[in-house]
Amino acid sequence: MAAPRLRSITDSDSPSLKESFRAWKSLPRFFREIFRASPALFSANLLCRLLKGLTPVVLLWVGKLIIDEIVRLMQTSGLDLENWEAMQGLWTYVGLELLIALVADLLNRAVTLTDGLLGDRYSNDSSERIILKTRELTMAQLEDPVFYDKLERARMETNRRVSLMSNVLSQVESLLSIGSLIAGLIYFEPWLIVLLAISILPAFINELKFSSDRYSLARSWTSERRELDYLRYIGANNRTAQEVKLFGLTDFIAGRFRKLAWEYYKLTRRLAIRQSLFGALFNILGILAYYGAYVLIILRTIGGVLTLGELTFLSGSFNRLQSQMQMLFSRFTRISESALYLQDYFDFLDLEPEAQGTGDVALPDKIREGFEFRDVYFTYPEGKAPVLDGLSFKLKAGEKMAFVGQNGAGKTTLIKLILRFYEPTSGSILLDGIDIRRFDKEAYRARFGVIFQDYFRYEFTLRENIAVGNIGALSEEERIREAARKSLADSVIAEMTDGLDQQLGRRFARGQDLSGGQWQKVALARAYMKNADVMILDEPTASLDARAEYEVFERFMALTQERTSIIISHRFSTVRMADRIMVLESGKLVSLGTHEELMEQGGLYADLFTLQAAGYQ
Ligand SMILES: Nc1ncnc2c1ncn2[C@@H]1O[C@H](COP(=O)(O)OP(=O)(O)OP(=O)(O)O)[C@@H](O)[C@H]1O
Repeated sequence: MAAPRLRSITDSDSPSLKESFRAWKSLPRFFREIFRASPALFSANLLCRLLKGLTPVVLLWVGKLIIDEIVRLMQTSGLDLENWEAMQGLWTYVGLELLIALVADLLNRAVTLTDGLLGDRYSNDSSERIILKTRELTMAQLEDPVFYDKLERARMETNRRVSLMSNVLSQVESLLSIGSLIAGLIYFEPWLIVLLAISILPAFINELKFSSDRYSLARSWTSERRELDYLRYIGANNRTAQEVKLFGLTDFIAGRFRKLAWEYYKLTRRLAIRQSLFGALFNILGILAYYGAYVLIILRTIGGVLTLGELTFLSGSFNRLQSQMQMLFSRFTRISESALYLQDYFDFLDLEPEAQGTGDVALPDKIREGFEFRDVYFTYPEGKAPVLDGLSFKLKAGEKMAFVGQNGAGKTTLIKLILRFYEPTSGSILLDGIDIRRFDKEAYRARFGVIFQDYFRYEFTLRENIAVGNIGALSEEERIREAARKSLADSVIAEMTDGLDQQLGRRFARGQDLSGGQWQKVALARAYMKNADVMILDEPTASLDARAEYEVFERFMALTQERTSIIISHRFSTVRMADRIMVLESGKLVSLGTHEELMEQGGLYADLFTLQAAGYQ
């Protein structure tokens, strides 16, 4: 069966020529960012470029002076090397040209150097800005594919932004060169300007049109290109190698990659061929115009209107101007193209974080009553059916509650709502009688110690992997060790050659990978990194062996005696230790009570418990 094509999720409208120009509006903001990255480097770069921009006309001018001087000498005193006085002017001009050539070379190097350094600084700054911006966005925004595309484009196009920077700066330099060369043409032979325009304009319009075509193609294929990246990743990667080899997936992945890549290639090829054909056509026009100009200059020289020096100056200037303008225009289209990507970057930075509550009420210093869910409904932004379906219950301060239910019942979603990753679609969640939306989000979240079901395995050191639970305490070794003791991760530390400083994962040198259970103990330690008011453990023992699981819970119960806590687990031996158990089915509360009460009631809990208990006999 053929691999299904991913639906393209980006805007279907392709950017028009007008849009290409509109994108230029973001350039001033872009340059403000670059300037801020390093005012000194930016100013030095601009100054060097401006000076460099003047060198072509100055060099041509000095060349003209040299030739005119030679002609003058030939007509008067003759070219007598011994006659220093007569030759002095000529040698001065030659010396001057040499000096200018040397300075031009130095300026060139200075520009390359400052370009590179400034580019690095800016790229670092903008990457950091993207990371910081991501913090402001809600989970709903981050999970939305259109938002994700914006993030992806903002992140992936960092290099493009750096080349945009040097392109725009080169443009400023070129404009100065062109302005000064044109001044020379106008001074001697204004008609040449008309020929210049004829030789250049069609090629420019051609470039512009194709650039917006290229961009709209790349853009409308964003999700497919992402799929290509993904296939490249899973096809050649140490993490997937095991399954790929075992299941013999290579041909499947390579085939799917080939098919999609070929489709994309066909589209870009068509565009590239059309662009070169038109480009060649317009180039012929340019060559004809150049020779027209050349003939005009020769005729004027023969007619005695121009000197020989002026002939070389003008033909040199025309030639230079033509190539400079061609570069100016092709850079212009490259800038328009990159400016459209720049727009994506600023769009991402300007994303309005969704309303995140008012933050107008101070958090209680201690939880007194607990949490209350009042008729909470919740549907995921992209989802159709409600995942939580009219939930009402109370979690009392200091109580340990377990959530039980089959896969997909909504247990983790409930946690996400308590942690305010999502807002209820309707209904409300109260803490000590106050809607949790009214608390400052960060301060509110800081009260929780959490281990997620899909906790992340950071390829950092073991110390950092535990400290992420309270990163402010990274330097507090004793606290980290204490958290590790509580979660049984101390045994993991003991096994590592570098102890707490052991690099984890396989990506970096000296990295050591852990077993699933070891990772889980490390992740669990994060929840103990602060003296949290509320502890939430979402399947914290799924990868642990039976003895470790028992110990983890025993400790957990002892350590959190006075604390409110929520445990999600599919193991009923664990669940029964909770004060009360809430049974969820398809987002609805089925029953809530102690283990004994629920067993007595019969129903889903008693069924599941008995089923599992039977399995152990
Ligand atoms: N980010 C999301 N976007 C859309 N739907 C989601 C998202 N996360 C979960 N769901 C859906 O919500 C439902 C409940 O998922 P949830 O993770 O809360 O279940 P759970 O009870 O924790 O299940 P499990 O025992 O398997 O962990 C599922 O049908 C799932 O497909």
